[in-house]
Amino acid sequence: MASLPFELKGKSVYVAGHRGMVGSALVRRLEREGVKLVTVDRREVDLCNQAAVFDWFAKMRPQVVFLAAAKVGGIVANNTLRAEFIYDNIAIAANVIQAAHRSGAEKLMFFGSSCIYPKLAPQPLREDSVLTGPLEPTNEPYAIAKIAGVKMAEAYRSQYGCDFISVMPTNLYGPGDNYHPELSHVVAALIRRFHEAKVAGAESVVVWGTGTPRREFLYVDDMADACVHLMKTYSGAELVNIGTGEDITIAEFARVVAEVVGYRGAFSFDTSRPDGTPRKLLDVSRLERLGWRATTSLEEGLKRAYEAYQAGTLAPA
Ligand SMILES: NC(=O)C1=CN([C@@H]2O[C@H](COP(=O)(O)OP(=O)(O)OC[C@H]3O[C@@H](n4cnc5c(N)ncnc54)[C@H](OP(=O)(O)O)[C@@H]3O)[C@@H](O)[C@H]2O)C=CC1
Ligand SMILES: C[C@H]1O[C@H](OP(=O)(O)OP(=O)(O)OC[C@H]2O[C@@H](n3cnc4c(=O)[nH]c(N)nc43)[C@H](O)[C@@H]2O)[C@@H](O)[C@@H](O)C1=O
Repeated sequence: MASLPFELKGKSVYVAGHRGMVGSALVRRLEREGVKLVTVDRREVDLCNQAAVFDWFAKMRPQVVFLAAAKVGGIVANNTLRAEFIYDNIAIAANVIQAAHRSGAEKLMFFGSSCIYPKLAPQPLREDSVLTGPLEPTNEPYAIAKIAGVKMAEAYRSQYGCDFISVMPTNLYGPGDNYHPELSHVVAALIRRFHEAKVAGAESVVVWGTGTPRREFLYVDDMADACVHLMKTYSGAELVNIGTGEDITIAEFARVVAEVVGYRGAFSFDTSRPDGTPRKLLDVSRLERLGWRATTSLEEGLKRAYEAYQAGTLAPA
């Protein structure tokens, strides 16, 4: 078990999922750490393919692993692609955690999600509330897969002494997000929908659900900074929530996005769409005791996310 602070400088660091929103933010953040960054494209190594993962790890033997790769999506993606979400995310967790152990990785960070907590657990959500009640049905397959990953990291620490840690991020947004109209999370979905409505001069825009659920939103570059901080300063079996400690109703959030995008029209609520869990505010006291807190405000983060979206949509296809 490495001592703390854990030194990243000069180490081979593998970011699994390096092209994704979190993975690409980790790559940006690690640039100033003096690491030997290791990545591999999905077409070369499908992390659901155990033999390919084992062979690659035996060859590359990364010293540090950020396991950000996963099948990820918003509430409708989770609720419709249920088999894909449970299979892919269990397979990725099992293959990479086992391969990291077999190849002697010094440290690994597993990425859970705030949706692993029970639907009606007391808020703000404490790390020790995991498995204390029924999950939110719309993302239960994904949550079960994430809980399995968390329990694997814990078990490998217990049996083999692996320094594998797990973090529980809240809802994330920022550059590199998934803007698919049906499969995305709420932040990317509303940025795109309000932008398109502004450009088209639409008089009204649809927001899903009742607008009453509350969500917490963390800008992805803050998330990456928190992950690097925890990789250096934390070692233990307990989960660590990563969030801002503040939440907002979806209706209020939609008004903030409309303001940032410059959409001046009305919006209506499509209650045929699922609300999901009523609230998901994380208790971030453990994270603060470990010396980190978020610095990017929701308005500033949304401005940067919108700029990145516009740059992406205006770039040649
Ligand atoms: N976004 C959010 O709000 C939250 C995310 N998280 C967690 O953070 C992590 C990153 O999420 P995020 O960046 O948003 O997701 P993205 O979908 O943006 O990125 C996921 C990455 O995983 C890769 N990937 C998926 N399946 C495979 C596979 N079979 N083999 C190899 N690579 C694969 C994708 O590769 P490719 O691009 O080539 O398809 C992609 O680069 C995940 O573990 C997620 O559960 C937790 C809480 C909230
Ligand atoms: C990070 C977390 O993300 C997922 O959980 P979620 O937070 O419920 O996901 P979401 O961002 O898709 O929705 C948040 C809220 O927003 C409302 N909402 C309004 N309008 C749109 C809309 O246009 N799209 C979407 N997706 N939601 C909308 C929507 O009705 C809901 O009330 C988990 O599956 C899981 O992946 C997970 O861990």
